[in-house]
Amino acid sequence: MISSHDTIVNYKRPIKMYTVIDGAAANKFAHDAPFISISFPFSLSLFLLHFRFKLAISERWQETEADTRTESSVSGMERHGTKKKSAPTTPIKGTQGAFAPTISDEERQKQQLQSISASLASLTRETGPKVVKGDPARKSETPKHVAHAHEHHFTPTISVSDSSLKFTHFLYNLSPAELYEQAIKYEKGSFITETGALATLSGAKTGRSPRDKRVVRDETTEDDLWWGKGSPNIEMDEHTFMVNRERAVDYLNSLDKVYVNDQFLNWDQENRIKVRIVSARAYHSLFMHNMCIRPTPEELENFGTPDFTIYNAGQFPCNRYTHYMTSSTSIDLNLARREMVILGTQYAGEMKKGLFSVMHYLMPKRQILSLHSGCNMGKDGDVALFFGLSGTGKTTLSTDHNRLLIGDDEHCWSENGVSNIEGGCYAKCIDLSREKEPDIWNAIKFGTVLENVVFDEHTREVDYSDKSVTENTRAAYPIEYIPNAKIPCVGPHPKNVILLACDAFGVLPPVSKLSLAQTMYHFISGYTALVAGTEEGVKEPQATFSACFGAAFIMLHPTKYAAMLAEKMLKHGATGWLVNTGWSGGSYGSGNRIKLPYTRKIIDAIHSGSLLEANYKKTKVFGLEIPTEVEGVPSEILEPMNTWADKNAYNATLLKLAGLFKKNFETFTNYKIGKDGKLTEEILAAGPIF
Ligand SMILES: Nc1ncnc2c1ncn2[C@@H]1O[C@H](COP(=O)(O)OP(=O)(O)O)[C@@H](O)[C@H]1O
Ligand SMILES: C=C(OP(=O)(O)O)C(=O)O
Ligand SMILES: [Ca+2]
Ligand SMILES: [Mn+2]
Repeated sequence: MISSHDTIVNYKRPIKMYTVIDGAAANKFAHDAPFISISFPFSLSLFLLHFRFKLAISERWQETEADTRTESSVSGMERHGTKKKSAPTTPIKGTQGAFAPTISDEERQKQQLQSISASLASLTRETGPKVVKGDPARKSETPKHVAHAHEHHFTPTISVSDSSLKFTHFLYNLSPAELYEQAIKYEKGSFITETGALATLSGAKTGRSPRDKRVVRDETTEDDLWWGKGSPNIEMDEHTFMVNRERAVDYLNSLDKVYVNDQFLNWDQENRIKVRIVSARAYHSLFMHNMCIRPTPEELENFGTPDFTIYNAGQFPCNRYTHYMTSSTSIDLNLARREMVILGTQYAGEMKKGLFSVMHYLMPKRQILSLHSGCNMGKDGDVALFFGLSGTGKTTLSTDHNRLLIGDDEHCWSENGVSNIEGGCYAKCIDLSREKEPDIWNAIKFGTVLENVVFDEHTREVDYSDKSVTENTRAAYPIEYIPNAKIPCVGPHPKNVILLACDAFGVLPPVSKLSLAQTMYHFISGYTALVAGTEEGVKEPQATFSACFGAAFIMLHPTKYAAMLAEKMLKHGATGWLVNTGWSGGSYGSGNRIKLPYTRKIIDAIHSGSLLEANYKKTKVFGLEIPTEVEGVPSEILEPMNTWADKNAYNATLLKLAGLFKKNFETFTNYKIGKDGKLTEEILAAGPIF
């Protein structure tokens, strides 16, 4: 067996020389920075919480492009240390709406070139680079007249440098087939697997790097965003952002060619966001082609100015001597400029989750709740949300052959119902089996990106059990690769809200019905516990608390999202459930993970409504309502204590976990802000009592 990586070294004699950065990086973050702070006047009855926060940035997102492009501030940036805000170069003056279907092809092409050039503008030169569409390897694609016309338009005026004397070739919204050819020809470690997927390697980083994420703190984000202990928003200043942006743009412009994707986020047409991704690897372009919503040819013609731009210069490190940098990786978000810069990591998930952070900022300002959840719908229109941290089952359980898939990871809940933010799914594929997860298995075909998997050198058959590159092996495919995808990916208001926890302590029941207060308690807690690692002898599970089941992505205080969720659940009469997809019969080491078919039966009973009708009893300590029977599931496993041979060990473990919950929640109770500044008794009482 070889991984794509081995073949870089020696195809015949594979040598593993990978630095494995495990996927647990994300979880680790939550340990390092336990989440805090709750703060809203939480009376469940008067739950029309009114959080108003400043609109300064969101207003900017709606304003016309014209005033965002004053060039004068560029020189402001050159005077180091000035607080003056730089003007975004991404949006281009007057292109909004200018791509009217009536304009000539020539004019449209010219505008496209201008737009791409503006995106790639270096800030030490007033104009963007000279850009030309097409692969530099195919000379015929750079006809002289195009170059001339273009050159004429962008005569460099100041600081002529070598990079401004060359053309930046860009490959615009290539098709999967074209991207395959690019990857295979130019990117080491890219191969076609037996089923036609593109196997590729993400380099040294095989998971996200939450501690390397930075958010520009300026006058507006200062007040809007959640800062300080527990917050995922680690600050950087505007100037440092520009330093990194310049580094990324200069790197990208120094290349023979860059890939440009213009796509959409959010299937809710009214709240659709236009994104541009500039990247250096065909792998990244194909990944985003799959993960974002793909424009039709007509939509692309009228694309105009992107609302947000990612500069992915992941192969190139950030400079550790730059202020705020603590490693050679930096993922930088600037909401005012509507830009994200990626340096020093090629893990594609950074792009997808980076955009998710942006949505977690933009949508709540429009009174729309952004959700780190999977979502599916029954034939009768009953919608379920699946919240949970990485590895708890959002993708697996929302991909259900008997239901329509709305999305596996990122959604919005507005007045009109739910909408998927993305156009694709990103499934974990460690130990993937055709039998247990047929729809995901079958989606791994031509067009799908397979990250960091190991496969047979000759047959190109993938070994899904191989963790030698990483345990976080992934498949990214367009959502329509799932046969029962709901296109467009929207649905009515959810009926069930399922909180998934992979409890490696083995004490949470496989399923419990939650009151609204309990739902809020567990949503704010955001608990999961996975095993610490795959090494021998690691017996102790690690508890992780990540507010809103996605603390790494939220931008506002967790209570803002929690409040909106409670309001919506109350209004639409949704029922909350806690489902343990983790251990049973003992903690990790002695018990076993609950069988996926049993979890599916539990989920089926939630969807059908039959579980609502079941008989319930209340558990000690956590006070959870557990059903006495679920069709297709052995009744004795429904109460965890039954499955533990050692009852004392069970009780001790239960109390231990309850203690961890309590400790995590303390920071919320101590937090004092808002009008009356206190948690209501209801939510506190909804936690463990012992
Ligand atoms: N009982 C279970 N419920 C859900 N997933 C399970 C269960 N047992 C094992 N698994 C595995 O756990 C993983 C869940 O990962 P995934 O669905 O990708 O999580 P998420 O989308 O929340 O990150 C999958 O590899 C799945 O096969
Ligand atoms: C891609 C991710 O999502 P998940 O693990 O929740 O599927 C991630 O968290 O990096
Ligand atoms: Ca996720
Ligand atoms: Mn997932």
